[in-house]
Amino acid sequence: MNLKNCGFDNYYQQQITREDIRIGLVPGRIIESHRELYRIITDEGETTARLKGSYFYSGEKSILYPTVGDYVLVKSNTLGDDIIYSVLARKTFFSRLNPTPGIGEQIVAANFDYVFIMTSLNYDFNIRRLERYLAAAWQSGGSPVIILTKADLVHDYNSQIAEVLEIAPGVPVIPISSHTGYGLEELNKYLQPSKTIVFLGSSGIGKSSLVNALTNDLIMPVKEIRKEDSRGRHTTTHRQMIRLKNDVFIIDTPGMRELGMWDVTSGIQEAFADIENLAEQCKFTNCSHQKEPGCAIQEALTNGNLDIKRWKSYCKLKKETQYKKRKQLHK
Ligand SMILES: Nc1nc2c(ncn2[C@@H]2O[C@H](COP(=O)(O)OP(=O)(O)OP(=O)(O)O)[C@@H](O)[C@H]2O)c(=O)[nH]1
Ligand SMILES: [Zn+2]
Repeated sequence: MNLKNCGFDNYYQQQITREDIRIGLVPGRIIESHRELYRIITDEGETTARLKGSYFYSGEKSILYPTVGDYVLVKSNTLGDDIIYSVLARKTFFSRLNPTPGIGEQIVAANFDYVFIMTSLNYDFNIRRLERYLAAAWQSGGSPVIILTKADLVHDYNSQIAEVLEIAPGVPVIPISSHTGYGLEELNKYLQPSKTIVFLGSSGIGKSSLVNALTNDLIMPVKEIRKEDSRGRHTTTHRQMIRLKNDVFIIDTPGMRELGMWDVTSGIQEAFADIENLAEQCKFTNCSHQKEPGCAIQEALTNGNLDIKRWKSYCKLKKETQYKKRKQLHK
Protein backbone atom coordinates (compact mmCIF):
# COMPACT_ATOMS: atom_id res chain seq x y z
CA MET A 1 0.00 0.00 0.00
CA ASN A 2 1.33 3.40 -0.93
CA LEU A 3 -0.60 6.46 0.12
CA LYS A 4 0.60 8.33 -2.97
CA ASN A 5 -1.43 5.92 -5.09
CA CYS A 6 -4.57 7.09 -3.35
CA GLY A 7 -4.11 10.75 -4.13
CA PHE A 8 -1.78 11.87 -1.36
CA ASP A 9 0.08 14.56 -3.29
CA ASN A 10 2.20 17.60 -2.51
CA TYR A 11 -0.80 19.63 -1.38
CA TYR A 12 -1.09 17.36 1.65
CA GLN A 13 2.58 16.47 2.00
CA GLN A 14 3.64 20.10 2.44
CA GLN A 15 1.27 20.48 5.39
CA ILE A 16 3.33 18.05 7.47
CA THR A 17 5.67 19.96 9.76
CA ARG A 18 9.08 19.00 11.12
CA GLU A 19 7.53 18.77 14.54
CA ASP A 20 4.93 16.28 13.24
CA ILE A 21 7.75 14.12 11.90
CA ARG A 22 9.80 14.50 15.07
CA ILE A 23 7.03 13.12 17.24
CA GLY A 24 6.52 10.22 14.85
CA LEU A 25 3.30 11.15 13.06
CA VAL A 26 2.60 9.54 9.70
CA PRO A 27 -0.13 10.33 7.13
CA GLY A 28 -3.18 8.16 6.64
CA ARG A 29 -6.51 8.32 4.85
CA ILE A 30 -9.90 7.66 6.40
CA ILE A 31 -11.89 5.05 4.52
CA GLU A 32 -14.67 4.58 7.09
CA SER A 33 -15.90 6.73 9.90
CA HIS A 34 -17.95 5.63 12.86
CA ARG A 35 -18.81 7.44 16.02
CA GLU A 36 -15.47 6.97 17.74
CA LEU A 37 -13.71 4.53 15.50
CA TYR A 38 -12.15 5.14 12.11
CA ARG A 39 -10.74 2.78 9.57
CA ILE A 40 -7.70 4.21 7.82
CA ILE A 41 -5.06 3.30 5.28
CA THR A 42 -1.43 4.26 5.73
CA ASP A 43 1.71 3.22 3.88
CA GLU A 44 1.74 0.22 6.20
CA GLY A 45 -1.73 -0.99 5.22
CA GLU A 46 -5.20 -0.88 6.77
CA THR A 47 -5.81 -0.28 10.42
CA THR A 48 -8.22 1.25 12.91
CA ALA A 49 -7.74 4.61 14.58
CA ARG A 50 -9.25 6.85 17.23
CA LEU A 51 -9.11 10.57 17.83
CA LYS A 52 -6.56 11.86 20.29
CA GLY A 53 -8.29 12.67 23.59
CA SER A 54 -7.82 16.42 23.41
CA TYR A 55 -9.84 16.45 20.19
CA PHE A 56 -13.04 16.13 22.15
CA TYR A 57 -12.39 19.34 24.05
CA SER A 58 -11.77 21.44 20.99
CA GLY A 59 -14.27 24.29 20.64
CA GLU A 60 -14.74 23.73 16.93
CA LYS A 61 -14.90 19.98 17.09
CA SER A 62 -17.82 19.59 14.67
CA ILE A 63 -15.87 21.35 11.95
CA LEU A 64 -12.67 19.55 12.74
CA TYR A 65 -14.06 16.06 13.02
CA PRO A 66 -12.44 14.01 10.31
CA THR A 67 -14.63 12.24 7.79
CA VAL A 68 -14.40 9.72 4.97
CA GLY A 69 -11.72 10.74 2.47
CA ASP A 70 -9.80 12.90 4.92
CA TYR A 71 -6.04 12.73 5.18
CA VAL A 72 -4.96 12.65 8.79
CA LEU A 73 -1.76 12.45 10.78
CA VAL A 74 -1.62 9.47 13.06
CA LYS A 75 0.68 7.91 15.59
CA SER A 76 0.84 4.21 15.19
CA ASN A 77 0.03 2.14 18.23
CA THR A 78 1.07 -1.47 18.28
CA LEU A 79 -1.05 -2.15 21.35
CA GLY A 80 -4.37 -0.96 19.90
CA ASP A 81 -5.92 1.59 17.59
CA ASP A 82 -3.71 4.22 15.99
CA ILE A 83 -4.19 7.74 17.35
CA ILE A 84 -5.34 10.56 15.06
CA TYR A 85 -3.59 13.82 15.96
CA SER A 86 -4.80 16.14 13.21
CA VAL A 87 -6.66 16.48 9.93
CA LEU A 88 -4.87 17.93 6.92
CA ALA A 89 -6.56 20.81 5.09
CA ARG A 90 -9.06 19.50 2.57
CA LYS A 91 -9.00 20.13 -1.17
CA THR A 92 -12.71 19.52 -1.58
CA PHE A 93 -15.54 18.66 0.79
CA PHE A 94 -19.28 18.50 1.32
CA SER A 95 -20.54 20.45 4.26
CA ARG A 96 -23.94 20.03 5.84
CA LEU A 97 -25.52 22.90 7.70
CA ASN A 98 -27.49 21.38 10.48
CA PRO A 99 -30.14 23.73 11.84
CA THR A 100 -30.32 21.75 15.10
CA PRO A 101 -28.74 23.94 17.77
CA GLY A 102 -25.37 22.72 18.91
CA ILE A 103 -24.73 20.42 15.99
CA GLY A 104 -23.55 23.01 13.50
CA GLU A 105 -21.56 22.22 10.43
CA GLN A 106 -20.67 18.66 9.54
CA ILE A 107 -18.23 17.53 6.89
CA VAL A 108 -19.64 14.47 5.13
CA ALA A 109 -17.02 13.54 2.51
CA ALA A 110 -13.63 14.99 1.67
CA ASN A 111 -10.85 15.17 -0.90
CA PHE A 112 -12.64 13.81 -3.95
CA ASP A 113 -11.92 14.80 -7.55
CA TYR A 114 -15.28 14.15 -9.19
CA VAL A 115 -18.84 14.34 -7.94
CA PHE A 116 -21.07 11.82 -9.70
CA ILE A 117 -24.51 13.41 -9.44
CA MET A 118 -26.82 10.46 -9.94
CA THR A 119 -30.47 10.34 -10.82
CA SER A 120 -32.42 7.63 -12.57
CA LEU A 121 -34.13 8.14 -15.91
CA ASN A 122 -37.40 6.61 -14.75
CA TYR A 123 -39.67 7.99 -12.04
CA ASP A 124 -36.87 9.45 -9.90
CA PHE A 125 -35.94 11.94 -12.63
CA ASN A 126 -36.39 15.47 -11.29
CA ILE A 127 -34.72 18.47 -12.82
CA ARG A 128 -35.25 20.71 -9.78
CA ARG A 129 -33.47 18.19 -7.61
CA LEU A 130 -30.58 18.09 -10.07
CA GLU A 131 -30.27 21.87 -9.75
CA ARG A 132 -29.81 21.48 -6.02
CA TYR A 133 -27.28 18.69 -6.37
CA LEU A 134 -25.39 20.81 -8.84
CA ALA A 135 -25.22 23.76 -6.46
CA ALA A 136 -23.87 21.44 -3.76
CA ALA A 137 -21.33 19.94 -6.16
CA TRP A 138 -20.01 23.33 -7.28
CA GLN A 139 -19.75 24.39 -3.67
CA SER A 140 -17.73 21.29 -2.80
CA GLY A 141 -14.91 22.15 -5.21
CA GLY A 142 -15.14 18.80 -7.02
CA SER A 143 -15.95 18.52 -10.75
CA PRO A 144 -19.56 17.48 -11.34
CA VAL A 145 -20.49 14.70 -13.76
CA ILE A 146 -24.19 13.95 -14.19
CA ILE A 147 -24.97 10.24 -14.43
CA LEU A 148 -28.45 9.26 -15.59
CA THR A 149 -29.04 5.69 -14.45
CA LYS A 150 -31.34 2.87 -15.55
CA ALA A 151 -31.26 3.88 -19.22
CA ASP A 152 -32.53 0.39 -20.08
CA LEU A 153 -35.88 1.23 -18.51
CA VAL A 154 -36.80 4.07 -20.85
CA HIS A 155 -37.24 4.06 -24.63
CA ASP A 156 -36.27 7.61 -25.38
CA TYR A 157 -34.54 9.93 -22.98
CA ASN A 158 -33.55 12.69 -25.39
CA SER A 159 -35.95 15.14 -23.80
CA GLN A 160 -34.47 14.46 -20.36
CA ILE A 161 -30.94 14.99 -21.67
CA ALA A 162 -32.03 18.28 -23.25
CA GLU A 163 -33.54 19.40 -19.93
CA VAL A 164 -30.34 18.55 -18.09
CA LEU A 165 -28.12 20.35 -20.59
CA GLU A 166 -30.27 23.43 -20.13
CA ILE A 167 -29.62 23.66 -16.38
CA ALA A 168 -26.05 22.31 -16.49
CA PRO A 169 -24.20 23.88 -19.40
CA GLY A 170 -20.71 22.45 -19.81
CA VAL A 171 -21.26 19.61 -17.36
CA PRO A 172 -20.78 16.09 -18.79
CA VAL A 173 -24.06 14.14 -18.89
CA ILE A 174 -23.77 10.37 -19.21
CA PRO A 175 -26.71 7.97 -19.51
CA ILE A 176 -25.84 4.49 -18.28
CA SER A 177 -27.32 1.13 -17.43
CA SER A 178 -25.58 -0.93 -14.82
CA HIS A 179 -27.68 -3.91 -15.85
CA THR A 180 -26.71 -3.94 -19.53
CA GLY A 181 -23.35 -2.18 -19.22
CA TYR A 182 -24.51 0.57 -21.56
CA GLY A 183 -22.48 3.79 -21.27
CA LEU A 184 -20.06 2.49 -18.64
CA GLU A 185 -16.98 2.91 -20.86
CA GLU A 186 -17.78 6.64 -20.91
CA LEU A 187 -16.91 6.70 -17.22
CA ASN A 188 -13.35 5.48 -17.79
CA LYS A 189 -11.93 8.93 -18.19
CA TYR A 190 -12.92 9.67 -14.59
CA LEU A 191 -12.01 6.30 -13.15
CA GLN A 192 -8.27 6.91 -13.28
CA PRO A 193 -5.70 5.72 -10.74
CA SER A 194 -5.44 7.82 -7.56
CA LYS A 195 -8.70 9.67 -8.30
CA THR A 196 -11.51 9.78 -5.78
CA ILE A 197 -15.15 9.94 -6.80
CA VAL A 198 -18.07 10.71 -4.54
CA PHE A 199 -21.61 9.56 -5.30
CA LEU A 200 -24.38 12.07 -4.71
CA GLY A 201 -27.91 10.79 -5.13
CA SER A 202 -30.99 9.54 -3.34
CA SER A 203 -31.64 6.02 -2.22
CA GLY A 204 -32.47 3.42 -4.85
CA ILE A 205 -31.15 5.20 -7.93
CA GLY A 206 -28.53 2.52 -8.50
CA LYS A 207 -25.31 3.54 -6.75
CA SER A 208 -24.45 0.08 -5.44
CA SER A 209 -25.37 -1.45 -8.79
CA LEU A 210 -22.94 0.88 -10.52
CA VAL A 211 -20.16 -0.04 -8.11
CA ASN A 212 -20.88 -3.71 -8.76
CA ALA A 213 -20.95 -3.23 -12.52
CA LEU A 214 -17.68 -1.31 -12.46
CA THR A 215 -15.86 -3.76 -10.33
CA ASN A 216 -16.95 -7.24 -11.32
CA ASP A 217 -15.11 -8.58 -8.32
CA LEU A 218 -12.49 -5.89 -8.58
CA ILE A 219 -13.28 -4.45 -5.17
CA MET A 220 -10.42 -4.83 -2.76
CA PRO A 221 -11.51 -6.99 0.11
CA VAL A 222 -12.15 -4.73 3.07
CA LYS A 223 -12.40 -6.31 6.44
CA GLU A 224 -15.56 -5.59 8.34
CA ILE A 225 -15.28 -3.60 11.50
CA ARG A 226 -16.96 -5.30 14.38
CA LYS A 227 -17.56 -3.23 17.39
CA GLU A 228 -19.60 -3.59 20.49
CA ASP A 229 -22.53 -1.31 21.08
CA SER A 230 -23.50 -0.10 24.56
CA ARG A 231 -25.26 -3.36 25.35
CA GLY A 232 -22.28 -5.43 24.38
CA ARG A 233 -23.80 -6.62 21.11
CA HIS A 234 -21.68 -6.79 18.01
CA THR A 235 -22.86 -4.61 15.14
CA THR A 236 -21.45 -4.80 11.67
CA THR A 237 -21.06 -1.54 9.85
CA HIS A 238 -20.84 -1.03 6.11
CA ARG A 239 -18.16 0.17 3.80
CA GLN A 240 -17.98 3.86 3.01
CA MET A 241 -14.99 4.30 0.76
CA ILE A 242 -14.39 1.58 -1.78
CA ARG A 243 -11.03 1.02 -3.40
CA LEU A 244 -11.02 -0.47 -6.88
CA LYS A 245 -8.06 -2.55 -7.99
CA ASN A 246 -6.78 0.24 -10.23
CA ASP A 247 -6.56 2.54 -7.18
CA VAL A 248 -9.75 4.46 -7.86
CA PHE A 249 -11.61 5.38 -4.70
CA ILE A 250 -15.37 5.67 -4.54
CA ILE A 251 -17.06 7.35 -1.61
CA ASP A 252 -20.62 6.09 -1.18
CA THR A 253 -21.78 7.08 2.26
CA PRO A 254 -25.34 7.30 3.62
CA GLY A 255 -24.65 10.94 4.48
CA MET A 256 -24.65 11.80 0.79
CA ARG A 257 -28.27 10.75 0.24
CA GLU A 258 -29.96 13.56 2.12
CA LEU A 259 -30.92 16.64 0.21
CA GLY A 260 -31.62 20.14 1.36
CA MET A 261 -29.06 20.33 4.12
CA TRP A 262 -26.06 21.22 2.06
CA ASP A 263 -24.15 24.40 2.39
CA VAL A 264 -24.57 25.84 -1.11
CA THR A 265 -23.97 29.51 -0.32
CA SER A 266 -21.40 30.02 -3.05
CA GLY A 267 -22.35 26.97 -5.13
CA ILE A 268 -25.62 28.71 -6.07
CA GLN A 269 -23.67 31.31 -8.01
CA GLU A 270 -22.22 28.69 -10.33
CA ALA A 271 -25.26 26.46 -10.55
CA PHE A 272 -27.45 29.47 -11.40
CA ALA A 273 -24.92 31.56 -13.31
CA ASP A 274 -27.60 32.46 -15.89
CA ILE A 275 -29.78 34.05 -13.20
CA GLU A 276 -26.88 35.75 -11.45
CA ASN A 277 -25.83 37.26 -14.80
CA LEU A 278 -29.34 38.48 -15.52
CA ALA A 279 -29.60 40.09 -12.10
CA GLU A 280 -26.50 42.11 -12.83
CA GLN A 281 -28.29 43.66 -15.78
CA CYS A 282 -31.18 45.04 -13.71
CA LYS A 283 -31.41 48.81 -13.79
CA PHE A 284 -31.12 49.13 -10.02
CA THR A 285 -28.28 47.37 -8.22
CA ASN A 286 -30.54 46.63 -5.24
CA CYS A 287 -33.37 45.36 -7.48
CA SER A 288 -35.67 42.93 -5.67
CA HIS A 289 -36.82 41.56 -9.05
CA GLN A 290 -40.45 42.19 -8.17
CA LYS A 291 -41.94 45.22 -9.89
CA GLU A 292 -39.01 47.57 -10.43
CA PRO A 293 -38.63 49.14 -13.83
CA GLY A 294 -35.76 47.77 -15.91
CA CYS A 295 -35.68 44.43 -14.09
CA ALA A 296 -33.83 41.96 -16.32
CA ILE A 297 -35.24 38.98 -14.42
CA GLN A 298 -38.86 40.02 -14.90
CA GLU A 299 -38.15 40.72 -18.54
CA ALA A 300 -36.57 37.29 -19.07
CA LEU A 301 -39.53 35.65 -17.33
CA THR A 302 -41.97 37.52 -19.57
CA ASN A 303 -40.23 36.77 -22.86
CA GLY A 304 -39.62 33.15 -21.93
CA ASN A 305 -35.82 33.32 -21.65
CA LEU A 306 -36.02 32.26 -18.02
CA ASP A 307 -38.15 29.35 -16.87
CA ILE A 308 -40.39 30.44 -13.99
CA LYS A 309 -39.83 27.07 -12.27
CA ARG A 310 -36.08 27.58 -12.38
CA TRP A 311 -36.46 31.09 -10.98
CA LYS A 312 -38.64 29.81 -8.12
CA SER A 313 -36.19 27.02 -7.44
CA TYR A 314 -33.36 29.56 -7.21
CA CYS A 315 -35.32 31.83 -4.84
CA LYS A 316 -36.23 28.92 -2.61
CA LEU A 317 -32.67 27.64 -2.38
CA LYS A 318 -31.36 31.11 -1.67
CA LYS A 319 -33.90 31.64 1.11
CA GLU A 320 -33.17 28.27 2.69
CA THR A 321 -29.47 28.96 2.71
CA GLN A 322 -29.93 32.32 4.36
CA TYR A 323 -32.22 30.74 6.96
CA LYS A 324 -29.72 28.03 7.77
CA LYS A 325 -26.87 30.50 7.99
CA ARG A 326 -28.89 32.64 10.41
CA LYS A 327 -29.65 29.61 12.55
CA GLN A 328 -25.97 28.80 12.55
CA LEU A 329 -25.00 32.23 13.74
CA HIS A 330 -27.48 32.13 16.60
CA LYS A 331 -26.85 28.63 17.82
N1 LIG B 1 -33.35 -1.82 -14.83
C1 LIG B 1 -32.35 -1.37 -14.08
N2 LIG B 1 -32.43 -1.43 -12.74
C2 LIG B 1 -31.40 -0.98 -12.01
C3 LIG B 1 -30.23 -0.42 -12.60
N3 LIG B 1 -29.39 -0.05 -11.62
C4 LIG B 1 -30.00 -0.36 -10.45
N4 LIG B 1 -31.21 -0.93 -10.68
C5 LIG B 1 -32.16 -1.45 -9.67
O1 LIG B 1 -32.56 -0.41 -8.81
C6 LIG B 1 -32.68 -0.88 -7.47
C7 LIG B 1 -31.82 -0.05 -6.52
O2 LIG B 1 -30.45 -0.20 -6.91
P1 LIG B 1 -29.24 0.04 -5.90
O3 LIG B 1 -27.99 -0.10 -6.69
O4 LIG B 1 -29.39 -0.80 -4.69
O5 LIG B 1 -29.49 1.56 -5.49
P2 LIG B 1 -28.67 2.47 -4.45
O6 LIG B 1 -28.63 3.82 -5.05
O7 LIG B 1 -27.38 1.84 -4.12
O8 LIG B 1 -29.63 2.47 -3.19
P3 LIG B 1 -29.23 2.83 -1.67
O9 LIG B 1 -28.16 1.87 -1.25
O10 LIG B 1 -30.52 2.67 -0.93
O11 LIG B 1 -28.79 4.26 -1.68
C8 LIG B 1 -32.28 -2.35 -7.52
O12 LIG B 1 -33.46 -3.12 -7.59
C9 LIG B 1 -31.48 -2.48 -8.79
O13 LIG B 1 -31.55 -3.76 -9.36
C10 LIG B 1 -30.17 -0.38 -14.04
O14 LIG B 1 -29.22 0.08 -14.67
N5 LIG B 1 -31.25 -0.86 -14.73
ZN1 LIG C 1 -34.33 42.81 -11.11
